[in-house]
Order: sequence, then structure tokens, then C-alpha cells
Amino acid sequence: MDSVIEDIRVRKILDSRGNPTLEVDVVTWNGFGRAAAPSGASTGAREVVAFPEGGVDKIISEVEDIISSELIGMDAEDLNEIDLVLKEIDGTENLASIGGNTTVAVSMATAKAAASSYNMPLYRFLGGNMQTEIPFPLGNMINGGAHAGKNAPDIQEFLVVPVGAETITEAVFTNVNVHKKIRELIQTKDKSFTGGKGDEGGWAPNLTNQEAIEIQVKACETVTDETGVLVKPCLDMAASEFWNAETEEYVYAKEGVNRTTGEQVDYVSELIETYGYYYVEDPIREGDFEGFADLTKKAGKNCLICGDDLFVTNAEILAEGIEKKSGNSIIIKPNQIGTLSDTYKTVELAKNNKYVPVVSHRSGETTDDTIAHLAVAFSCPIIKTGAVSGERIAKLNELIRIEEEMTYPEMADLNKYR
Ligand SMILES: O=C(O)[C@@H](CO)OP(=O)(O)O
Ligand SMILES: [Mg+2]
Repeated sequence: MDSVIEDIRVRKILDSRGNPTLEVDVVTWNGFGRAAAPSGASTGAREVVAFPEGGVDKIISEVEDIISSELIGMDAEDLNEIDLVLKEIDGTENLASIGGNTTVAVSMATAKAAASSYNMPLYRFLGGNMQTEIPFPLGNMINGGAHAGKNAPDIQEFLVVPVGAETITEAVFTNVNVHKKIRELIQTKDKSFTGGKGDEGGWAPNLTNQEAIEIQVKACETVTDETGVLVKPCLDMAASEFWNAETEEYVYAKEGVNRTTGEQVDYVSELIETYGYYYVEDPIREGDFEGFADLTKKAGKNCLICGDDLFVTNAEILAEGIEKKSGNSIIIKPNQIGTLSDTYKTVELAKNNKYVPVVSHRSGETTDDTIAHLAVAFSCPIIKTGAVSGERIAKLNELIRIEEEMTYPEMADLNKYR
């Protein structure tokens, strides 16, 4: 009885880019859950459709009634069933009719309402009482590509992960130390730098890719020396964004260099070897499972080669990657697949095949903190959710609270997948 759904409310709210998105409230007999959907700028072609044509405004007037009429009276605890009903309501393969962002917000809000009905935090409701592992924060330091202005680097994200941190508090503060150090280094290099930032709170400088890499690596080394916490550099290349399908080359406009797929594999392998990159996401365009497999074979022993646009949190597509040995890590974004239960399926498949699951924000975010709970509940060892900015720290600060709540918290075991 406690978790029977009594009411559902849907509203249009702002996201961090100032675009409209959708927030959902689910009210049960004894609880309440609220969740909002994020949105991407560099989306994978095989993601579910975020909203039907016309965006949030197209559906906002009718979606509340449509969903309420089916879900009111159901038990919020029956998460799999709720998700099936949502998919039935939509009726399309890619959730194009009510939108994957609608289904994901309802799915997450329902899970939160179920947890709240039993006075439990979401991470414990989904993950159980024995969960003790806190994920390492993968924080964004420099923004380029689709997340920054046109003079920024082609590579979308220069990130860091504080692998030596012993608590989440130490981890998030180590990341902001690097963020501050990088600002200093950019300013030394470019006296006219205004301190401008990109969509995810990383600096958006007028630097070449190579200059940004050198600054990123230097900042990691300096902060490691100063704090004693080992920090490693990471990248999200979002390579589909600068792949030219006609010439079949990766176009690095900032440097005026083009690379074939073979050259791209060699280039990324060299970066990993030279600079000790811990993690490289989407180094190869989506759809190129072979290119991913070549790079994984060459450089995957000491580096996580992660598929985001490649896998789009889809278990079927991940299965193809597993078979072809493409990558050894996967980005997990619930709104790429549209429901919590499908997100869970993909995480399980990844873990069973030693692909490191990295729970992730989107570039357009709200202050919703659900992904912090999901990373803990699903024991994902890494969470990618920026380093600064309100919509990013909403997740990081929630992890600090979760850690405080646990009796014996420990940072995740990053070697478990090796
Ligand atoms: O490419 C990515 O990994 C994400 C988040 O960093 O960006 P977007 O949400 O724009 O897809
Ligand atoms: Mg990505």
C-alpha cells in the first residue's frame, strides 16, 4: 500500500543551458519522488529520441494525463513493470512519440517515490544495505568541441580522476584543485584569457589540443605533488563530432591536421603512452567497432577505452562491442536508453564482461542528483559529472552526504576489472 502511485505531475523547467526540459513528481500513499531529464549536445545517433519534434512544449499539455491514466494505482515498487508500461504508452522502438526524456524522468521519479515510501534513500532501495563503495569522480577541466566556443580545442573534454583519493571529499576537492591550477596555467599561456567556461564548467580557452593536453598533464602532476593524491589525466574526444564521412578522416581544425582511422589509432595510443592517460572516451567515431577494437588491443591494457556514442547505454549494441572486443568501458546515461530498468540491464552486462561502467551526466543538466545514487546502487566505480557549477556539484555534494551516511564507506576498487 505504502508505494501505490496516487498522483503524477509533469512540468517544464530550465536546464543548465537555458533550454526547457521536463521534471516529474510521483506521489505515492506514503512517499514522493522528483526527477528531471538532462540533455546532450553531442548525442549518439542511436540514442532514443529525447523529445518528439516540437520539444517539451509539444507534449507538456497532454503527457501528464496520458501517463497518469496508466500509472496511477500501480505500485511504484514494480519498477520493471512501470518501465514496460511507459514503453507501451510510447509505442515506438526509439521512444519517439512521448520522448525518452519523458520516460526517463518518470522512471527515475517513480524509483525515488518507491524509496521514499519506505523512508529509504534511493541508493539503498536500489542497491541494498551492503553497498559500501563510493565511485571516483571524473571531473571536467577544459571544454572544447560541441561544449565550447569556436576557438576552443577540437577535443571535447579534458578530464581528471583522482585515483589516489581515499574519500569522496578528498576526491572532489582534489579535482577542484586541478581545475584552479589549470586556470592559472591557461592565464600564463594566454594573457587575454577571460576565465570563460564551457557547458560543463570546464575552462574554454583559445588553445590548440596539444597545448591543452600539456596544461592538463602539468596540472595533474603539480596537484599530485602538492597534495599527495595521485591524479590522472583523462579525455572525452567525442570523435564523431570531427569525423568527416566524405574524406574519411578525423579533422583537427585547430591544428590543421587530418588523420585517417589508422593514424587516429596511432595518435591516441601515443597520447596514452606519453602522458599516462587513465581513460579515453569516444576516441573513435560511433559505428566503428573495428577502430575501437584496434585501439583497445594496442592501448587498452593500461587505459580505459570507453564507448559513449558507440554504445549509447544500449545492451544490444554493447553485446556487439563485447563480441568484437571494442573498448573496455562504457558510459551509462539513463536518458540515452530511456528507462531505469534498461539502464540497469546494460550495467549488468558491462560488469559481467569486465567493461567498466561509468555513470554520467549530460552536458545540459539540472540540479537533479539521481545519478549519484545510481552510481552507488549499481556499484559503478566511476561517475562522470563535472567538477564545478551548480548542476554538477548537486551530484558531487550528494555523494559526500551518501558517504557520511554509510557506516563503512570505501572508495571503489578500480582494479576489480583488470
Ligand atoms: O559526450 C558526453 O560524454 C556528454 C557528457 O559529457 O556530452 P553530451 O551530454 O553533450 O552528449
Ligand atoms: Mg562522451
